[in-house]
Amino acid sequence: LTEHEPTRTGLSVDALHRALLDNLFYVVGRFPAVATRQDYYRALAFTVRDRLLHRWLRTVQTYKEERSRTVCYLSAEYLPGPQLGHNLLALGIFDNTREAVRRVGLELDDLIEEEAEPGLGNGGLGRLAACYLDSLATLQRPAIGYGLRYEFGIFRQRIDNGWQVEVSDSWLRDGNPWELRRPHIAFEIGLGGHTERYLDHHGHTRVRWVPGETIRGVAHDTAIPGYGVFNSNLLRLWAAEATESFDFGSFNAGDYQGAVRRKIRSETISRVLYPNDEPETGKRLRLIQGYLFVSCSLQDMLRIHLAGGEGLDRFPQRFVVQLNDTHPAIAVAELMRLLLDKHGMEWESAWDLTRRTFAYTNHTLLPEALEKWSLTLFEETLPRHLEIILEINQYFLDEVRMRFPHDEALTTRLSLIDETGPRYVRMAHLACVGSFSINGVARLHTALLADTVLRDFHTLWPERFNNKTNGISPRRFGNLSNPDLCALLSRVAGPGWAADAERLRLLEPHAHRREIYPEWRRIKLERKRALARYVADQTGIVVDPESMFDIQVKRIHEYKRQHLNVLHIIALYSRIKMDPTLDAAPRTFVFGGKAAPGYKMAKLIIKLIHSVGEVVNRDPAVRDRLRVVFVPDFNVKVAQRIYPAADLSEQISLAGMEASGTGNMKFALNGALTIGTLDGANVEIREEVGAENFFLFGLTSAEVQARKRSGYCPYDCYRENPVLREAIDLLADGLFSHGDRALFRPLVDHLLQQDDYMLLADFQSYIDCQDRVDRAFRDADSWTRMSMLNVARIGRFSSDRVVQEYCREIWRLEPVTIRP
Ligand SMILES: CCc1ccc([C@H](C)CC(=O)N[C@@H]2O[C@H](CO)[C@@H](O)[C@H](O)[C@H]2O)cc1
Repeated sequence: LTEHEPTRTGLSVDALHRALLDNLFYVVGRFPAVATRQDYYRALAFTVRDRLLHRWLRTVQTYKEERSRTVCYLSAEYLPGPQLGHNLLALGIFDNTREAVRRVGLELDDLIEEEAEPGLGNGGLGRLAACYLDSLATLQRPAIGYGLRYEFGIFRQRIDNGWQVEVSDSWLRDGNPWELRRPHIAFEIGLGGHTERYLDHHGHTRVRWVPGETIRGVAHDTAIPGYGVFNSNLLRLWAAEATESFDFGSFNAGDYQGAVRRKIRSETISRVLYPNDEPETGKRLRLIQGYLFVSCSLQDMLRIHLAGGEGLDRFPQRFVVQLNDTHPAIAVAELMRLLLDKHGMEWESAWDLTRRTFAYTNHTLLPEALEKWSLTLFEETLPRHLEIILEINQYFLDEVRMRFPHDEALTTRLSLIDETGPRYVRMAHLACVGSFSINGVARLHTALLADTVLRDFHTLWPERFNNKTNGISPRRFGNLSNPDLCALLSRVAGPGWAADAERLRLLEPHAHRREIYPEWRRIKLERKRALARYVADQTGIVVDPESMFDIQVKRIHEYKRQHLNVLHIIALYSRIKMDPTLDAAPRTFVFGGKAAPGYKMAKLIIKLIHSVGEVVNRDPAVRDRLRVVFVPDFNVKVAQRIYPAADLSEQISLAGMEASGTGNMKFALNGALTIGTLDGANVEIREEVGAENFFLFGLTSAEVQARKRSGYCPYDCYRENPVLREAIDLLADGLFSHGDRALFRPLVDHLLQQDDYMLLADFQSYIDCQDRVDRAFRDADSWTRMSMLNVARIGRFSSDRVVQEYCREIWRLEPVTIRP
């Protein structure tokens, strides 16, 4: 311990070792003889947090002094993943910490395993938000991530006899060492009640909202350190608390429940994440959840802005707010309310200010996924906001009529209010009207947005539409997930690639020289062995690391077509049974992903995967040639084990359905080859890595539209294709359900009668493509070359690239260097 090295921020092995033991004793209150791994994990977490706090406070101070322009990312979901490893990487103290932990007789990897990850999201949207916060800090851009601190995150998935069982995710049970509760940063929000007009001291008619009840939102802050820079940004999550946590009146009256009823009611608001990644209308609690974090966030921004002594008119210069899908879209009406009712601003200037503040990202084309709230629910929950929305709509439709007179149909389609049946507020429309920028998350998706669900807004404001193709954090899905591969990449492309992924191109020449092949393959095999151990541990199924690992991990949804993957497995299984001499590379099919609890067909698909696996895995005829496994509880932590171990990445959604996908990028960064349709970001990945290094199949989105328009009859495919027919019949006959023909009937009937996601239409093209994959895999050198070329050319899909685009084209955000 060098005399000048401060104990709480020293980064040397000695300093970290000293701090670890100090925190074990003084913070965790344990001594080595009795301390558990969890105790040491928490002691280490506090040790690392001390080192983060230094950077964090220096950053906040600098941004405050320089009144730095700041982007506020409003997202109902965040999937940051486990924090310990990520923070060690950002601080550059991974090796020193590994040494310090060894000194207390433990392994760093085992302590990293102890962390319960914050599962505050469902899937792609939540993880993307986390990748973007990582890149914003790494690119030294001032940013605040705002969201909700759910007490229970996405459910833990247990599999019981092939069926998904949801288990509550009490991630906060042992406390969360990475967050700081900020009791002094808290705001009250109103709910229900009524509005009343009054004359203000200038004789202007003003509106006062008299809420029926008030709730408090309290800030919980987590540091988001940049990689290789001193900047550390902020993730501020709001938790709902009662304004008055104990009602003595009821207590004295003997109504003990009553005394805490309001406390319980209030806290229920941020109790749990909605586990659906497709909206289900009408859940009042979900509307209140969105309003709570949006109102607290906007009040917090106004507090920071006014504390800087600047006038409200300069608010859009200081803050730009990104709406992560429609979940925070109420922000448009809430900012208007705050400016009008709290700050006495005139409508025009309030509206002008509002429209210069917000930008909106759309993440899904599924019409049923566009959130809408009934007017009655709005009236009873947020009466003042409904008034403001109706007023916004009036001004808006006047503008539309001005520009497109005699086109009442257009006006009706554009209206914020859906008048077709019971009246609804269209949240996507509110987001579009209130934003200066509207973007999709992949080139095809943005084009389809402008062409379909947001066509009329594109007609109105083409200049607002722009594309921002998604990206992923090379730190989380490269360095943290696959350190051996990244060591090779740093050797070949220089260590800077993790902060400048385009440097991966330096790998290209090596892809054409065989020297590096054995090491490349050894690293992949090592990750496959590690995953095989994890699979055996979790499922009891033994898989062969030498076989091709063919992996599909993502939320279970019919448009993602996990059941098309299963149809291929059934067809391959039956081919090998018919012809045991069939020359096919041994394959291990790995699945993972959660189904929304109320989504029956998705849950049946999970059962199907297990049922087919049961038969295939115990059939001696295919014993060492086919394996089917389902890895339970797919989350960021499990994902870090799976992406590095993949040979083949399954991105097989029906073209036009997957907005972008980000798993596709994570697989490619880890050297997997993709079998996929021309959907979402697959299109751009194929362009970057080269068509010859991508296994393409299936209808294009235009062909899908044409086929649907001309009347798609799935039964024709069944009748005309014997291989398909046999696969479907085996399923229908109960081969995979102990003869029970009823179990999978709903799935079989849907495929033969509707097949909304055109599995039968794409089946032949898919299995033909899988044959090409099989042949390619058996030429190890060409497969390795293609694998290396995928990594060398995937740099564009770093979240640093897309965040730089957002900063340049939407947020107009410059870097701010923080001096230690
Ligand atoms: C209201 C319930 C709900 C919750 C989440 C969502 C998300 C929009 C669903 C989602 O995660 N979409 C995914 O977003 C990713 C990041 O942009 C894309 O890569 C995926 O293609 C898209 O499905 C919709 C509705």
